Amino acid sequence: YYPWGYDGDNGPDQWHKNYPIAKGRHQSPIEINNKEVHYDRSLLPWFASYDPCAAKTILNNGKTCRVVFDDSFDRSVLRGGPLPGVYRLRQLHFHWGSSDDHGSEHVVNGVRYAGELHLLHWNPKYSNYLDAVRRTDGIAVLAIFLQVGKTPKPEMKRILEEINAIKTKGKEVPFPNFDPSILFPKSHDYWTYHGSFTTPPCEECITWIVLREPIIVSSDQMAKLRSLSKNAENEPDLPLVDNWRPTQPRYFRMVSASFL
Ligand SMILES: C[C@@H](CNC(=O)c1ccc(S(N)(=O)=O)cc1)Cn1ccc2ccccc21
Ligand SMILES: [Zn+2]
Repeated sequence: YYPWGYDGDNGPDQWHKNYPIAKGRHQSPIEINNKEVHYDRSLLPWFASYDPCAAKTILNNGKTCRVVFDDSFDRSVLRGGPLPGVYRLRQLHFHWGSSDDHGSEHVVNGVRYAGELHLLHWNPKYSNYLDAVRRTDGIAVLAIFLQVGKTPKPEMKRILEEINAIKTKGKEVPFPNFDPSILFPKSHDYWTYHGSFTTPPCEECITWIVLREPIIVSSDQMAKLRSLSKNAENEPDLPLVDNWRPTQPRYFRMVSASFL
């Protein structure tokens, strides 16, 4: 397992040296441009049915803030949309910038958002998560943009209240009784395409479902995420910011839209 990061010598442009798939033809994130998107009226709406009691802990792994869920059975699942069946919710995490004008991974018609929330689900037809990671239909990630605005979504408060308890890398605290679908925007309109993890090992196993409507967060809430550190407790303080991968070439992939 090789160390990787977001800056300097182990940044995104170097990942391919230890993770050759990073230079593959189905990498994420990508630019989503209206002119190149194909409206697919056969796309179904997607549905999330999450059990709030499946939420377990919230942690800082030095790369992001992650909430972990019990995925030992079909307890919290995503279905419909482009998916062939149910996919189990395993974790959610965020990507953000060093200021409000950037931080998202996907870019829509040239617009970078302040951040991006990823809800990661895996296909239970495979025996476990790491097996699903090696399959093109193994993983489904629901991506939701974070846009800075005046009337922030109160539901984000619960996650951000825990930030102080997981300030440094390796910190993990209980995070019980949380249904992440309260974070969803009103509209379920989405784009979908086949891509990869946006971090090493960059496996091309993801059906991306990117929501068109961002959720509104406050500048203070983004600052809260930026107060996380990527170092461990007894190390010099290094702010955990700009944990986003630049957009990758789309090559011959079609991005489908569920809306006109
Ligand atoms: C899947 C990795 C762990 N990474 C992830 O689970 C993961 C999840 C979501 C995203 S995103 N941002 O695309 O939603 C990215 C990464 C474990 N793992 C398995 C093999 C392996 C080899 C080297 C390093 C780590 C390895
Ligand atoms: Zn992510």
